[in-house]
Amino acid sequence: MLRIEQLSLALPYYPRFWRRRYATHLNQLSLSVTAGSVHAIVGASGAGKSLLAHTIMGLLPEDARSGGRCFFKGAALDERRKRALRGRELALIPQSLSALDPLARSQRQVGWAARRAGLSPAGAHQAACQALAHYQLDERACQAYPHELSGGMARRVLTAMAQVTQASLVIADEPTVGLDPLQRDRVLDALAALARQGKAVMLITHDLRHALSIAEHVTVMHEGHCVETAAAHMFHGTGQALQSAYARALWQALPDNAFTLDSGYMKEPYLA
Ligand SMILES: Nc1ncnc2c1ncn2[C@@H]1O[C@H](COP(=O)(O)OP(=O)(O)OP(=O)(O)O)[C@@H](O)[C@H]1O
Repeated sequence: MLRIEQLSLALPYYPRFWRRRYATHLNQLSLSVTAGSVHAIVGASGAGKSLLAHTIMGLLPEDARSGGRCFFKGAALDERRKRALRGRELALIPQSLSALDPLARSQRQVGWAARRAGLSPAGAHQAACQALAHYQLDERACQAYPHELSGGMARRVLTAMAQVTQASLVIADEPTVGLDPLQRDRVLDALAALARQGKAVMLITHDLRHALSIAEHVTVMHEGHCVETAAAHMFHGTGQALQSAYARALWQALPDNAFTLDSGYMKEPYLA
């Protein structure tokens, strides 16, 4: 469904206000997300996970410099096609809650997402009500403005917006942050259900445990590099099946893994 080849990205920064330099944030990254599966992207804060999502969606600043190639459903995914497919075939559950329109009630925003996906006004209203109910948002939350919602409620509204788009590729950027365990499981179940319906789901998360609970494949990122892509079943035992020391370290760092970390692991040349 989605194939990324040798993706690189550099963004400008200004060491002096008149001087522009570029910093590389994604480096020769390749991965594929197949229809009917969940592909997780894990890595530390600042690894470039959200930038990867924004690159796929075509949401980069105009002065960004990117390289490499992206294919969606077999055809090249250039900036023009990204714009045309965004909100229809490509959906993003953004990490930032500020993606919600501060002047629109929850139900209206989810309805807009459904309308953009091509539903009739009545169909969009029905789809919005169903999606919001699915995430246990009651009438008060449906009629609330973003500033009247808790962080977890706002995140569920964003998830409902992605759900009503009927997109073939859903990218969920930290969709479970700020959710209680029940709501978190509900969101993860909903993403797994989207995959069962044949959609390609990219789950971006800090939490390897959440990733492994629903993903078939996991890509581990570190400082803009793809360190390793492994099938979820490779994360077992001591992690001996994993190729990179960094992926092994993430696995071994899970609290209920009874491993003591080898203090030397971070010094290994895991990016080689
Ligand atoms: N618009 C931007 N302009 C310049 N640099 C940016 C921009 N957005 C992100 N960055 C930088 O790119 C790097 C990767 O950021 P990104 O948000 O993709 O990380 P992340 O892996 O998603 O982290 P987190 O898990 O904390 O969300 C960071 O160093 C960040 O400062």
